[in-house]
Amino acid sequence: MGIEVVVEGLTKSFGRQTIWRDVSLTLPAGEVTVMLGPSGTGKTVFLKSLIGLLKPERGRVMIDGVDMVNDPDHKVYRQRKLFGLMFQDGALFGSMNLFDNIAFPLREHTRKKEPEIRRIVLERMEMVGLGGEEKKLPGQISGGMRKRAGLARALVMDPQIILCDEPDSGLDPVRTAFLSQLLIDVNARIDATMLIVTHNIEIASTVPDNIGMLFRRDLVGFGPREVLLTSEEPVIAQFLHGTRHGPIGMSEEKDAATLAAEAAAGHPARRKVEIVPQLQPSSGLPVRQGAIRHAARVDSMLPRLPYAAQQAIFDNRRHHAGAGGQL
Ligand SMILES: Nc1ncnc2c1ncn2[C@@H]1O[C@H](COP(=O)(O)OP(=O)(O)OP(=O)(O)O)[C@@H](O)[C@H]1O
Repeated sequence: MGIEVVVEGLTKSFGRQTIWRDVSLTLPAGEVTVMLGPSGTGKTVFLKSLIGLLKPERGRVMIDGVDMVNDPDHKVYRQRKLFGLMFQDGALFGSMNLFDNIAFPLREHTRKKEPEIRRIVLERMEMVGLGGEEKKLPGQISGGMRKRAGLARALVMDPQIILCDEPDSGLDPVRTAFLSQLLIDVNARIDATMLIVTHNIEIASTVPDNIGMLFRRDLVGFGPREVLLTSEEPVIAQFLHGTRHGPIGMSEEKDAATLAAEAAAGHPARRKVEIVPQLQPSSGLPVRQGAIRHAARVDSMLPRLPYAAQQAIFDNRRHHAGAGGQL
């Protein structure tokens, strides 16, 4: 089962530039979370802080009793083995074939013998739909396949926490839809805690149990997917609806005068965003244990959630019950 990641009061700066401040959230064990935010709001910096590659000035990141920010390096290194990382470009070695790329962490960090390495690598390649492609070089395959190879490599060490940095970058909508399903399927198989950083609204609205959003150096929202997807908070609604009207400007944020002028002119009608049901694992795969725990957690907070979020939660459950789904 995945491990809970508890972030408390995290603040990160580079020199005089504060990236974000006082970020607190919990990635619940085995659940899938998406972190949204306009470009440059520090989503990648956040991922790197979780694994202790960057050190925030204040706050803690607690993983099974280890503080990834403040504990000594040897403890942080040990805990880092719990993570699987999937980078934007797959981060593959161009001169190695897919098999050797995916085997790399096992050869580098374990004493496993080649037959066992082979078994693990072939199993993970099968899992991400790359069976039979072992001999290909990264330069000979499509961007989508490179990402899946990056995911297979992230899986060989049996991670309990998986971090994906913009897994959709450069993918067309169809490949993005396949990748979304793959991420849910991986979660169903291994019950790892997953955090996906993306700008992609399709992924945000179909994949996660929880959504967070970073903007203007703050975590402006975090909670069950339906809470964010129905949010009237201007910055969250603007981002999810993809409109020009709202606090997010061309570079990052609009000044007060621009916002006042917009308000005086009145807001144009928003494109309606339909809240689609959350993806379920492909048929034949196990029930997502993270989704079961998520549903129990949501039940306990349900009376405190906004009415629109409650309705969206019921709609999602009704849809899956009607489709013979898991929750
Ligand atoms: N090592 C570093 N030293 C100094 N500044 C950095 C460093 N790493 C990141 N930054 C700055 O931190 C800010 C946030 O960067 P980050 O890459 O985390 O944003 P992001 O939200 O992931 O953006 P995008 O969606 O465009 O990938 C940027 O202004 C970036 O220049």
